[in-house]
Amino acid sequence: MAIHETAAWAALKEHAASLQGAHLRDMMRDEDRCAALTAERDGILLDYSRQRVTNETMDMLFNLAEAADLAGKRAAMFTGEKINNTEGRAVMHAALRAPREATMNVDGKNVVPDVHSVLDKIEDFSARVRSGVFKGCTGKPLRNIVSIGIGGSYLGPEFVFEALKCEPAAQGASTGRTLRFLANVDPVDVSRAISGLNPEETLVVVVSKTFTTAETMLNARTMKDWLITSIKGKTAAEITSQHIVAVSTSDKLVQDFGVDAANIFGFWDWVGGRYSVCSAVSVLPIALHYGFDIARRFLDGAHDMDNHFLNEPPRQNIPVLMGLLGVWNSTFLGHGARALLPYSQALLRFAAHIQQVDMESNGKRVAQDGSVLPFDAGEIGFGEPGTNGQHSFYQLIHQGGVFPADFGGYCTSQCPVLLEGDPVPNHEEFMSNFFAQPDVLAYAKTAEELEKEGVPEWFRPHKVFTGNRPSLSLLFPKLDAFSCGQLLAIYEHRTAVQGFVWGLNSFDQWGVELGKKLATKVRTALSTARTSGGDVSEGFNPSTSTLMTYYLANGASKS
Ligand SMILES: O=P(O)(O)OC[C@H]1O[C@H](O)[C@H](O)[C@@H](O)[C@@H]1O
Repeated sequence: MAIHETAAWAALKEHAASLQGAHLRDMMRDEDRCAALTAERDGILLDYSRQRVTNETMDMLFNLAEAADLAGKRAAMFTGEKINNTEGRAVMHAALRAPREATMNVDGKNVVPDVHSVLDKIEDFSARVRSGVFKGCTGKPLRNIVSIGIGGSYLGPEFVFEALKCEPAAQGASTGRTLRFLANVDPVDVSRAISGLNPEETLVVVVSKTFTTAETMLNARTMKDWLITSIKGKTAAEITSQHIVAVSTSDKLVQDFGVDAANIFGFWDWVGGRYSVCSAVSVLPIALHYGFDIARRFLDGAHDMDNHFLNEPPRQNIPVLMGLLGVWNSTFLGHGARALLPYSQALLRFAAHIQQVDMESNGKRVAQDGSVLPFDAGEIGFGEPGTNGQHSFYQLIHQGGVFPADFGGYCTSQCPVLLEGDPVPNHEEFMSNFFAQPDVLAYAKTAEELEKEGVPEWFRPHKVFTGNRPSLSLLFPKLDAFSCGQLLAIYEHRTAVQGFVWGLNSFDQWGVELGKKLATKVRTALSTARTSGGDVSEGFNPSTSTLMTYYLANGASKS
């Protein structure tokens, strides 16, 4: 039975209607309710009392999870069943962070030894590069890393890199080194990536699961060309083998590109691109920059959260709770977007990564069996670290449409500062906003209150806050490699929970394919027009032809 046909679904629809008049300001007065709507793991506190839910709502959401066989689907994921049915693949990113002694089977084979053999290889290689045993071809140590990749081969590694940049242990381990990312096929991104770098001290890591992605391949060729033309007195083969390594599932294509077979770091088709953060995709660049121990701590944190997700009952299970609340807000309350608001500047690329994890996974219109979903699945995710966002789009989330918000914060700072004479450390000033903003969203400011404050009548409507805007707060002890792994896994599993409940396949991405095909057609037409002077009116609609003709006529094609 499809999920929307179950009694649990119908009950929630009715319940949502009955809660329409309920206001968070009143709900927040019930202390027992607020205390019940929390969960804790390893010092991570989830407070979801500012969601528009009662204890009854939560029970009904747990019933929905049962009707959707959430526990069965989760078990199928962890036991290597081919739950990505359109690609015939298992979904086993949890195996990437499993301890050496674990057993996780795909097609009857334990994949954990393969995972650890790649991790051992990364540990060895990163140690040799960092100690200067593996050098550039002119004998210089390789202290700059440029990691080329896009989508899942870029966003996660950059999120982890930024999260740890000012973490004391990681910062100390990366002194004198640089790690940059090159993702966009815009040549400006190449220029930004190589600016100020000495090619003789630069190691390029080409990251592509398929090793066919057009953007990555062009950037890889461009970087190879930069290395070969800048390093004098060495052959192209010598330069390539000492300055380019790769992370991919395709050994053959990587070797055809000229990378030494010894310098290929593999992963497997049971790892989806956007779920590949714990594979060599980020473990290699992170280990090269911060050292392997930091990368291992990150994996341990993700594994810790895998255990929590797999074993904890729903009411204490952070990813399950967050996933069910996502379904509640979007499907039953009609809020189609969600703000990601980490109160941590180190998480400046968190929202960008979670956008891909969530929107590429659950942005679907059909169920796993191909039937059209009679409801909108997937949500728009957007966000910025606080407090910057407060001076930008928060106006809209306070007085415009309703967007449920995820607030994230840390009890301690990576970089504590207390100015002489200031009453509170800078981190506390910062975190005061983390505590204040959810209440501003939840509670209202009424016209009557404004009247009592003496606000003139004409002005009152502008200052009214309707409140009743849901949010949740995730409070961590600190941001280090371990908790960064936990954070990643919370959001990966939250996305899976929503997809499991909606009954769709969160692990394919057919929507991306058509755009790639059309871009290839345009590229061929532009190149033909430029080289043999043809026009671009054939094969495209009048609007696209006009744009392409204008583009060719105005010189951009020459540069
Ligand atoms: O790692 P690659 O094979 O180069 O793929 C990079 C990206 O390509 C596409 O955009 C997919 O939709 C992403 O999920 C993937 O991460």
